Amino acid sequence: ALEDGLKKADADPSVKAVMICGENGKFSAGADIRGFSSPKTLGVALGPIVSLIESSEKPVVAAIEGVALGGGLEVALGCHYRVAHAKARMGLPEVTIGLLPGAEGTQRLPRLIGVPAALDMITTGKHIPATEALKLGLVDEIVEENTIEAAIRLANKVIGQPLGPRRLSLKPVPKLPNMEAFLQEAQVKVKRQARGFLAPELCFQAVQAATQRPFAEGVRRERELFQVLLSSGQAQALQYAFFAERAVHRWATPGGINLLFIIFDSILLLSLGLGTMGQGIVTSLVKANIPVVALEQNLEYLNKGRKAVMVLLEREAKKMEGGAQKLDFHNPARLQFTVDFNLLHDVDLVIEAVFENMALKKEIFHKLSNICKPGALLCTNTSALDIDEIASATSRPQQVIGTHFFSPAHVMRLLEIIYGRHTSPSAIATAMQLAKDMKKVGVVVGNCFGFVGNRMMFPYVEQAVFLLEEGSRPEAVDQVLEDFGFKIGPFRMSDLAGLDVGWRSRKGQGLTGPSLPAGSSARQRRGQRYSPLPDLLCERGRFGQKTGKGWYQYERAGGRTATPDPWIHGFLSQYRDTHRIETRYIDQEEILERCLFSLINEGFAILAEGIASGPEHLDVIYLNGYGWPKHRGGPMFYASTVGLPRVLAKLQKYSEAHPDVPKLRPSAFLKKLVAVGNAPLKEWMSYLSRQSPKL
Ligand SMILES: C[C@H](O)[C@H](C)C(=O)SCCNC(=O)CCNC(=O)[C@H](O)C(C)(C)COP(=O)([O-])OP(=O)([O-])OC[C@H]1O[C@@H](n2cnc3c(N)ncnc32)[C@H](O)[C@@H]1OP(=O)([O-])[O-]
Repeated sequence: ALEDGLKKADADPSVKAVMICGENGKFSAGADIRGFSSPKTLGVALGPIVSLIESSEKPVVAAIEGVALGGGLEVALGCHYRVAHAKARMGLPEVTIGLLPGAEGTQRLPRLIGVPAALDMITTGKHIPATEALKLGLVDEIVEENTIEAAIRLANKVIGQPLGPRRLSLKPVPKLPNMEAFLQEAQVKVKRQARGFLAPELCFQAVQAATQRPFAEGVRRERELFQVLLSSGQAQALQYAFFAERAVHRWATPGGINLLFIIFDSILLLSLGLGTMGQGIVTSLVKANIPVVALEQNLEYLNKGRKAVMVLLEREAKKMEGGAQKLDFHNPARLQFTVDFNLLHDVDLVIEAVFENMALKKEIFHKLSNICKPGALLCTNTSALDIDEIASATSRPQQVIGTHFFSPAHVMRLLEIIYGRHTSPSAIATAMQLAKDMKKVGVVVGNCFGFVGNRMMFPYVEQAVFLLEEGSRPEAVDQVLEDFGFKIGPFRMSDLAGLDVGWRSRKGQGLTGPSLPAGSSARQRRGQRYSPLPDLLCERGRFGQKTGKGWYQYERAGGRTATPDPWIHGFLSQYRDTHRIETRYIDQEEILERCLFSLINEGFAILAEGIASGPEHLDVIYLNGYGWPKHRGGPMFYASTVGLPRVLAKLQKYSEAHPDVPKLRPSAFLKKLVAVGNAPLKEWMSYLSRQSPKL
């Protein structure tokens, strides 16, 4: 349509200028991501059209409203002028879906706004507001009122003016005094952050080509690099992740889709001991423009919590344009701190964020049930505790729901929403709306120990520790998972979170500590293999970063720099001698497979039990809450790319070698999917006897 329109305009002598706009208040979100399978519908076909726009003999003006992203912005770059609405956003987000701007954007953008700004936009995929676009020279004008009229006004003004200087392909790339040095430094930074993700590095190379070659040759280079990415498999994984994240918004209850939810206008965050989690949640709610009252059990904790929240909010305000005004967190109507439980009467929704202690949570929920108004929703922030048991302490279990935030709650996007046996659909819908308003990714999951994310994490960490017993080292195991693409491996993660968190939970379960029955075997619990290594470290005060020692050593308590610790190496070899464990060299493939396939296996069990609605839900949880490398699509997508027969065969092999480790035994659902011929991911759920999810 664009091509036809242009040709008609060019051929019609009565047409003096052309204005290109979008529809429904959106210029364009770029090429249809669904088009990955046929490159023709992606970038490649669009490039020549952009050149056609640019070579038009009549001035072409872009009227940018809403968004101009990807190919959409590349079309605007082919125009001679660009007018944007003040609220419009622009960007080249192709890198976030494993590609690069494939319609000559890597060659035009640097010519328009310079290499540093262009490189930043193209290698991060960030959206920029119209005000920044104006500063960069990306647009010529921004308007508050009707963008199209403004664009037509500009078009009339420039009729007859020479178009040469407005054609970006004819402009040289602005020079930098130290271009070489700048590019070298930028390339190192891109490489360091990529961890196996190809697109940022190739985006860099495309922009670098703009600084070294004439436009046409740069375009050829861009095309080559685009094809490499398209066939890399990473683009498919990211395309899957893009749509998976949108699929989780759709959930169903047996009675069908429920979109009703309570409009809440004030929320009380109940947090006894506004600790890290409570501070993050309050900060998140204020950022979402939701009125919050943070309640504490006494003034001492209140003041401590308030101070910490203010620090977080000041920091968040600095990151936003006009942040202080927008957040307005000194306004008591927006954010209050109190010790007065009576404020509970008026709120629509409470988020409790206290210690992971069932008795304490039940006591609080019993109180909430008696004080809160009838329609109020009672949410518990818990990472594993039984929602039904907490709900049983109230007279309104239909309004009790789990909201599992991930620390730091004002940064991590994932919110696991856990429904209990009696939770009502409107409670779920309200929690999902809260997630959306907090700009989080809400995923509805069923109630079981560890819910979904942590339940899949248990076997992953369990295998990592078993590998230490059998001969590996924390740094060796972490290296394998970090080479795979995780930001941090299981042991660095454990040191960061604190070994004492798990230790407290295991003591509560009677797996270690004073509640462990006398005479229990050191390395068996309930008939299966158990490693006391984390308990032994905790008994020696090695909690991780917070104590300066854990699986690694740190420069000081609270230090962040993990260094392999000779003490651990000695301790492990002594432990193996004590328990007469024959050590062996464990190769990287075994480390990776035992950690990842045991996690994936648990995912299949979760799907079979109806705890999650589909593999996309598990993948969205892992991509947004556990640092799974996005260019690998998520654990279940990764399993589909490895091939389920291989995952099954390897689990069978490891399970035979470790018969006392139930989590290595292949799940029945995995076996069924292999038996029907390695079903594609999209069809997995159709093989489950229970058609609709447990919801
Ligand atoms: C040549 C060129 O070089 C290259 C090769 C390219 O151009 S490659 C493509 C580059 N462009 C992108 O990467 C932009 C991707 N989209 C977004 O960032 C966001 O969508 C948004 C624009 C900021 C709006 O966010 P939103 O929160 O308001 O709504 P939504 O829920 O996200 O989206 C609303 C609905 O629109 C669907 N959708 C959005 N963008 C889409 C796209 N580009 N292709 C296909 N579907 C898309 C989305 O799946 C959802 O569908 P459903 O779930 O309702 O069925």
